[in-house]
Amino acid sequence: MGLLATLDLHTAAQHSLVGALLAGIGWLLLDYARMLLLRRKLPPGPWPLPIVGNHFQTPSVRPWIAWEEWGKYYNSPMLTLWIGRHPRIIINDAWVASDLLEKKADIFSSRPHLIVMGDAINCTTTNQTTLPYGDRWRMHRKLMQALKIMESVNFVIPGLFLMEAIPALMHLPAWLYKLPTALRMGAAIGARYFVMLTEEGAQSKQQSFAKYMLKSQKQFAMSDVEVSGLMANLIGGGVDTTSSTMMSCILALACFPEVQRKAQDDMDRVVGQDRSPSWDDIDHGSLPYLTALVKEVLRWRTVTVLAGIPHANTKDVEYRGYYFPAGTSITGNMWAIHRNPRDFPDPDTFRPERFLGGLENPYPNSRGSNPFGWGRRQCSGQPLAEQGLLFSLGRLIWAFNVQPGLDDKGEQVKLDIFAYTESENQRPEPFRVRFTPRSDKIRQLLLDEAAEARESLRIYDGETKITMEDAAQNPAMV
Ligand code: HEM
Repeated sequence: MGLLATLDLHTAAQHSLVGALLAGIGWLLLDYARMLLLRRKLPPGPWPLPIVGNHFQTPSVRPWIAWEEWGKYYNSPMLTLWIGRHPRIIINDAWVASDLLEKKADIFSSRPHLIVMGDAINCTTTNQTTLPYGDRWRMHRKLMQALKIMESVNFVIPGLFLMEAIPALMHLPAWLYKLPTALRMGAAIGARYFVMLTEEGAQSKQQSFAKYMLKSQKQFAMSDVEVSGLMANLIGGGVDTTSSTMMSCILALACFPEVQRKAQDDMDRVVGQDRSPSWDDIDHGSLPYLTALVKEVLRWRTVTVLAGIPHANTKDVEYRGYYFPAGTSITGNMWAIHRNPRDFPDPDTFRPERFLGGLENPYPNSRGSNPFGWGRRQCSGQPLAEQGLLFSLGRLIWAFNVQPGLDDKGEQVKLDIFAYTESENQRPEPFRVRFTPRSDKIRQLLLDEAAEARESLRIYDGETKITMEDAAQNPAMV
């Protein structure tokens, strides 16, 4: 009798195992059928596999170059790439991007559900950059505007992380898969670190964004993680983007000496060499060549080569015979958009004339390019970034002749305008250049102004006492 009962139990267990396996296979087939049916309504792209989509077809290094090529292969301004079971639309064309992200901004201003840059680091509902379109996002954006004015950015490269394709991996224990736990813990420590820095900064006598932020935290009932996100975005969103753009400009000045000469002629005409350029020179539009030069560098090597974080639509949309269900991820491929020879002939030549005295070629917006993204989700640091670039690059061009550096034999090195890092915040690989003051008078002015600046900035002297170790004692979880 006992033996029969054991046999029965075994058979029942086997039956439920087979049942679960069949159910699993059934679900897999149904889901794959759903993907393939939806695929017929979407722009062209490589054939996806069940569950992992196109994960293994996506190059892990500078995929934006491959997508530009795929666009040519499929002869389409839009591509579909499957990130796991979900489609991601890659737009390679300024006019299509504008039709969707600018003209339909009321629908295309949300963010898709992100795993690595969202759920895995507790960011989905706490950071302005990833928050879905709505009141909470509006409040974060308003707080950033008080300024008047992405290296975790590689997290946004579609297809780079298997976890993006298979979100369930996020819940695996650390002994089986370290990444999710490491991301979560890193984010929680980083969040506490920024909160502590904000609290420390708010103790200074001067009025500051940190003081404003802590006051706003109470007023808008924000969590510590939200405050840390807003503060960290200033650095994550602002520092690398601006400095990489300056590096690209220095590379361009060294490689295109005639552009440098024209910009300096403009400076000599308006500013001369007896004083350095002031904010008034720049703000009053009296240096049009410089303004066009800054626009050109933001186009020529757009730092946010995949336009930051993808957009998503909040409603189903039909466009050019395709169908985008609500929540579809849309990525603008700036590499392809800003190098399209139809809009920017001879695109790798650095030529500010494209933007001088109006646009040389038609473009869907009056600016003539989209380095800061599209529509309502456009970069909230744009004014600050543009002012910083105009001012620092303007002064650099006024002060120095920038030339390729010399090698060990004293010969001028040959610079490569395509030697860029793999980061989604693209910046040139290290390169050699020489900065020579344009005259003795300028050299002396620079030294005097540097000494003066040193004195005026002395009120900000001092070092933070906060360390990551302090933050690790009390990580900020949502
Ligand atoms: C050269 C400099 C910069 C470039 C090229 C740049 C580019 C971008 C791009 C392409 C986006 C995504 C826009 C979209 O989704 O359509 C973005 C978003 C953002 N940027 Fe910038 N950015 C720069 C500097 C800055 C600075 C200085 C700050 C902060 C002070 C900043 C803060 C942000 C924030 C918070 C967002 C998210 C906006 C949102 O989702 O509501 N950026 N940026």
